[in-house]
Amino acid sequence: MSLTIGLTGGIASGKSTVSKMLADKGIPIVDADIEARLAVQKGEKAYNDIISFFGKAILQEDGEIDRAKLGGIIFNDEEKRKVLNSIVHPAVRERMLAKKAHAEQEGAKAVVLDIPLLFESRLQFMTDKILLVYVDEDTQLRRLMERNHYSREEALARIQSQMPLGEKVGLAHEVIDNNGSITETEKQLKEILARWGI
Ligand SMILES: CC(C)(COP(=O)(O)OP(=O)(O)OC[C@H]1O[C@@H](n2cnc3c(N)ncnc32)[C@H](O)[C@@H]1O)[C@@H](O)C(=O)NCCC(=O)NCCS
Ligand SMILES: Nc1ncnc2c1ncn2[C@@H]1O[C@H](COP(=O)(O)OP(=O)(O)OP(=O)(O)O)[C@@H](O)[C@H]1O
Repeated sequence: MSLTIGLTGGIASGKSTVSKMLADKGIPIVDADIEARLAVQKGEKAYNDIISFFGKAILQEDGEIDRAKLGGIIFNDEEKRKVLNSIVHPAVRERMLAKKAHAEQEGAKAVVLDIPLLFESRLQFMTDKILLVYVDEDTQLRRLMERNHYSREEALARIQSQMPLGEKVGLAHEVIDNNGSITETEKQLKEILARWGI
């Protein structure tokens, strides 16, 4: 039996940093952000549904979706965000479950599902254990602004479109405090994996 680990957190809380550490241990990672990108490529059903609702103005010259433009709309409009989620999320779930099944067939003893909106989308049922990567609000805002070159307003709009990280803490089986150094984060991860027998 393979253990399915739901890796979650908030935007820029450090999920990719932790998932890279898990990948270095040979554990297969299924990343919701990657699957969401693939699901909205030209030719996919979700691509057509997005254009039907948001119009051709959200396309780039090459016909692919202009992610910055679409992000500018949905992170400032909850109703439109819900519509986008209802178009994209079913396709993402399907893709993730297929990749997870494939990893299990290959004999993986654990599989990581990296899902930023795991609690918001109530996807706990897809996992056996949930690992939350936590940072405080100031660190999250600072790291997001630095990484994406967002203004304070752009970064806050994205953070506020998600369940506050403080609320997610009580919903996870284990929490990594990622406010400190990468070494401190790695140490916490090692201890958690040992508790889970991995
Ligand atoms: C709006 C889009 C085009 C912006 O693309 P962009 O390349 O700028 O960001 P990217 O996809 O890399 O997402 C970055 C982070 O934003 C956050 N985020 C993305 N979508 C959402 C959302 N609908 N609600 C809340 N937070 C979100 C996540 O923390 C994610 O890790 C894109 O995020 C998207 O299609 N979102 C809808 C699908 C979705 O919910 N993806 C998240 C995981 S399933
Ligand atoms: N412990 C740390 N110390 C310093 N910087 C860090 C630490 N952890 C992560 N970072 C930096 O913070 C930023 C966000 O981290 P990361 O990309 O891993 O977050 P994420 O949760 O995967 O984000 P998203 O959901 O937006 O993809 C990155 O620039 C990363 O290099």
